[in-house]
Amino acid sequence: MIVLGSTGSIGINTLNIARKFNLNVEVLVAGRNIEVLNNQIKEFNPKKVVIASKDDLHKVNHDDVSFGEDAILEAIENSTSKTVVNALVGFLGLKPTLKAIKCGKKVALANKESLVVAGKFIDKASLSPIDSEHFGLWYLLQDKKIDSMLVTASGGSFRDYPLDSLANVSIKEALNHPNWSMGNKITIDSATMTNKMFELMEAAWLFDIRKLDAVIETKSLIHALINFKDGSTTAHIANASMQLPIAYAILGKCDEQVLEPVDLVEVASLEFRKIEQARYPIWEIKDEILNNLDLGVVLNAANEVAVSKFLNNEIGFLDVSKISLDAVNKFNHVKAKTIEDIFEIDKEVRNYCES
Ligand SMILES: NC(=O)C1=CN([C@@H]2O[C@H](COP(=O)(O)OP(=O)(O)OC[C@H]3O[C@@H](n4cnc5c(N)ncnc54)[C@H](OP(=O)(O)O)[C@@H]3O)[C@@H](O)[C@H]2O)C=CC1
Ligand SMILES: CC(=O)[C@@H](O)[C@H](O)COP(=O)(O)O
Ligand SMILES: [Mn+2]
Repeated sequence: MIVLGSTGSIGINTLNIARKFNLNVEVLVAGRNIEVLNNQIKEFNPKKVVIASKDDLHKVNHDDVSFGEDAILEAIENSTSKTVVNALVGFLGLKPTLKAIKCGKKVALANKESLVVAGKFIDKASLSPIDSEHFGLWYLLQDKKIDSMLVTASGGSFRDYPLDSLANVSIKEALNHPNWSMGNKITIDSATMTNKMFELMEAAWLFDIRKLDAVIETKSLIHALINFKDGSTTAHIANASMQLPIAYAILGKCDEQVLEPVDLVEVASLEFRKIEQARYPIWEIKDEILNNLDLGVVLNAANEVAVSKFLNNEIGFLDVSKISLDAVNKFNHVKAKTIEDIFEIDKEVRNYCES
């Protein structure tokens, strides 16, 4: 397989699964963490390596290493692997998703931004979702009439903070997720609840359904629920680890034990909370976004600019959602007719939010 983003949180978990199931790794793609990459090269012996920057080429212990976005696309095109794990973060992941599908490969998709920004131009039949909630929904599917689908949210880093302290929280506090160890960008998305907005859009594209909602479950043990027409609800319960979703997305099925089962006596109790707009201002546009998935490219571009500014200490935490809400309001008319339009709109929104 090909692993895009091998040095990140999902990438490292993917290689844990490759090790456990003895899977061949043909290509590794990473950014700037060359030390971790070199260890991965030593262990998995890939044929080809791609990194982000020309400046780091000399540090990589491999004879066939190239750099940059075009090199990622070329590596996909020139590979024989049937599966691409896309664990890149952000809009950067879109072109590789499109290229992999065009080359007839299956995409084990962690990069939810691909679907958020361009769901209508992506062949969903070529995707296997890695996102834990969508894996959970997929796991729960039965040949029965579905009424609605629910994903859970942890509530993020500030779920228990007093509301009047949110304006002054630090980057370090924002990166302190209660249940998951993930990359910085998604951890901030989780704190603002934008991650859950993205996940509702992702579910809409993957399962062709609009009756979707999210609820906070503070232990991240229940990942997804389906309400069936007959009045019953099923829930996907598993310990908070990405290895199970990744194993299924790559292997299709899995009968070996990947995780310890949840010990309900040890868990003792679960707590559910409503997602309140006062704490998560982005939730104000949930219905607008679900009724108009074309806005995904706008929300994503604004959010990427805003999260990057927050992590660079240029704006406060509450400004992240403010920037996204302002952009969605300003660009609420956009409708991409072609995939090229997606790249244009993305650029336009970024320029607006940067200025
Ligand atoms: N982490 C999780 O548990 C979950 C993540 N996801 C989604 O999965 C995706 C990845 O998330 P996560 O693993 O947390 O993110 P990380 O930030 O941990 O990892 C991102 C990966 O992308 C690489 N990368 C960044 N920029 C470039 C570039 N220009 N060229 C090549 N490689 C690059 C990084 O390289 P380097 O580190 O070497 O710079 C790293 O390997 C996101 O879309 C996220 O929303 C979804 C569900 C759960
Ligand atoms: C592990 C995973 O799938 C993440 O998307 C997770 O859901 C993020 O945590 P939140 O529930 O806090 O958004
Ligand atoms: Mn998720």
